[in-house]
Order: sequence, then structure tokens, then C-alpha cells
Amino acid sequence: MQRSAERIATISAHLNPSPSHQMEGLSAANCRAKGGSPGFKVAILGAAGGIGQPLAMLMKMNPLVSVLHLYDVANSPGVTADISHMDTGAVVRGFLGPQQLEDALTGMDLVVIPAGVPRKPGMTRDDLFNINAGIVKTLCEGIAKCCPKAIVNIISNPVNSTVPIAAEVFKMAGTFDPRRLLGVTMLDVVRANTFVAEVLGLDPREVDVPVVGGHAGVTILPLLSQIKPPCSFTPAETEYLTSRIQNGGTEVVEAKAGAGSATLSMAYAAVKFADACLHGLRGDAAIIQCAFVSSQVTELPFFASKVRLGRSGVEEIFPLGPLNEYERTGLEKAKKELATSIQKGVGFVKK
Ligand SMILES: NC(=O)c1ccc[n+]([C@@H]2O[C@H](COP(=O)([O-])OP(=O)(O)OC[C@H]3O[C@@H](n4cnc5c(N)ncnc54)[C@H](O)[C@@H]3O)[C@@H](O)[C@H]2O)c1
Ligand SMILES: O=C(O)C[C@H](O)C(=O)O
Repeated sequence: MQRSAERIATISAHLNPSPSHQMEGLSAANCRAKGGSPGFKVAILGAAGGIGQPLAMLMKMNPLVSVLHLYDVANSPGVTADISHMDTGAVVRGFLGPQQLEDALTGMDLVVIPAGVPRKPGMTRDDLFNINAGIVKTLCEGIAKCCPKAIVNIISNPVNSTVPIAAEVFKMAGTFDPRRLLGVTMLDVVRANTFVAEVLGLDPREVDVPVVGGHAGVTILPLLSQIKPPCSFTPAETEYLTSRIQNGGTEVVEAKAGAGSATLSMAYAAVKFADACLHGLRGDAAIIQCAFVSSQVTELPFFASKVRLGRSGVEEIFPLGPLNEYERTGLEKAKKELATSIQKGVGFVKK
């Protein structure tokens, strides 16, 4: 946790304020502010995108954030100018293009990565691999160099491969700490809570569905037998809910009809997850969320399950707990597909 001491000067430096900001000798650079509130430094890579923009807005509203760096290869100055006018505590700085990546990353406590292309109807997440693998690799090389101790939240798809890519990059750089690398599967939990609450006639805020495995199709495995509050489902309800949760992303991709994939619900989920990471970093007790992490819960090197977040990132990984027959069958299918996706990510960096 660090105190920001250069609040206004940096806003001005990075946004190139227009003359209207500099009337009568007073510019943002010589206002009297001494510093921002104490908190964490967070970077968003891909901050001008469909997820990046609402994510940046929500992170600017988070009282745990003192400095917010918005990096993209396009349009980050405009998004930064816009977000920086919000009267919340975090200082916002914008960074544009690869030559500013290192400045964007230096000193960060948490880096959130939604950079990359989204799906169009008819595509799988794996169809994004060819473009997004290289993007995530480059960004992670920057993290290894400039903020190797940062917690990294990977949103870019296919998460089942991009997280292994990040791990390999960090291993090659000698900076890999498995506790600090987390694939964001929070949207699956958010969807599961919503859909289950609909079926049961409950408030979604009172429902907690563990979702394990990974983040694509059959690798998304909701454990309906372990929901809180404890409830039972008919076989038809189990089938409907599992299928809807596994295909929630495709539901949005088809509804957007070529205009991208989930952005607003994802920004909400990303901020919920990033906030949990920040509470963990602050040392708050019992911060537990599902995430796709380096894991020994199964024989696979990466797996999503409930984890406890703390000052070092992932401090405990919980076992899957008792599964029913339906979930055990789902787990075998999930592991088979996950193994291929993980290997594809590892191979991409090693080749
Ligand atoms: N994990 C999840 O649950 C989840 C949910 C939704 C979307 N996603 C994924 O998130 C990614 C982004 O989705 P979106 O809808 O925001 O896409 P988008 O196209 O709207 O935005 C992506 C942004 O990334 C930027 N970008 C491209 N290359 C970059 C680079 N090298 N460095 C920095 N920024 C770069 C683009 O300029 C753009 O602003 C996609 O891969 C999508 O599949 C994941
Ligand atoms: O479905 C997608 O391609 C985006 C994301 O992974 C989602 O689950 O919404």
C-alpha cells in the first residue's frame, strides 16, 4: 500500500490539458493538492475496450484504489480524460502504446488484463487464441520487468490458455509466483448466482454457487450440490442450470450479434474480483472467491476452485469437496478439455 504524492502534476502530465485548463497561469499542474488518499496502485491493460471502460469507471469508484493507470494501444487518452473528472479518490493516468507500457506498469500492486479481441457468433473462445496469446505474452513480459510482485488478474480469452501463457512468461523471467497469477472466472459465479436465484425465487445476493474447472464450455463446472443456502434441484433444473451457466457467454455473444461479448457484466465481475484481491492485499480476513490458478486440487497444473486471498495473493486453495454423480461426470469432461487448453498455452511460450 502506498501513498500517492504527485496527484495533480501527474494528471496534467499525462493528459496534455487543453488551453482551457490553463487560464490565468493556473493549470492542473500547479494546483494546491498535496496527495491522494492511501490505497493501492492498479493498472488496467486494455482499458479503452468494451470491458476496460466500465471496469476503469468502477475501479475509479473503489476507495481502496489510490492510483489508476489506464493503458491501451488505442483511445486511452480520451477514456483517461473522461474518467479522471470523476470526483472520487483515485488519481488517473493514461498510457498509450507499447512505448508507454513500462511507465504504465511500474509500481503497480494489481494489474488487470482485459486486452484482446472478443468473440463473434459461431466462434469458440479458443478461436481467439491466435491473436490474444501474443497480446497476453507481451503484456506479461512487461509485468515481469516492471512490477514482478504485482497481483495479476487475467480476463483475456481463452483464459484456460492465457493463464498458462502468463505463467510460462513469468517462469522464463524468473519471477513466477503462483500465488499472484489469477484467471478471472468470476463472471461464471455471477451468472450462476443469478440463474440459480431465478430458479429458486431468491435474491441473487444471498446465493453463492461455487464454479470450478475453467472458463470455456464444459470446463465451466457449477457445483450446484454445494450452493449456499443449501437447496436441492430436480434433474431437469440441474440440467437447465448447468447448461445455461456453461453457455452464458455464448448467450451474450449471440444477443450482441457481432458487436462483441459480455462487457458490462464482465466489468462488474472483474471489479468484484479485483476488490477481493485488494481486500486480501490489505490483510482482511476470509476473502474467498473462485479463480483459475496454479493448483494441485486435480492432476492438472491449473484449475479453478475456491481460493482464499491474502497479502501475497492466493494463500489457500480449497479442495473441491464432495461431488455428486452428475458433477463427477462433468469434472472428467472438464479436465479432458482443460488439459488440451493448458498445454496449448504452455506450448505457445515454449516454442
Ligand atoms: N474472463 C472472462 O470472463 C471474460 C468475459 C468477457 C470477455 N472476456 C475477454 O476479454 C477480452 C476483451 O473483451 P472486450 O469486449 O473488452 O474487447 P474489446 O475489443 O472491446 O476491447 C479490447 C481492448 O484491448 C485493446 N488491446 C488490443 N491489443 C492490445 C495490446 N497489445 N495492449 C493493450 N491493449 C490492447 C484494444 O485496443 C481494445 O481497447 C476478450 O478476449 C474477451 O473474450 C473475458
Ligand atoms: O463468451 C465470451 O466469449 C466472453 C466471456 O468469456 C464470457 O463468458 O462472457
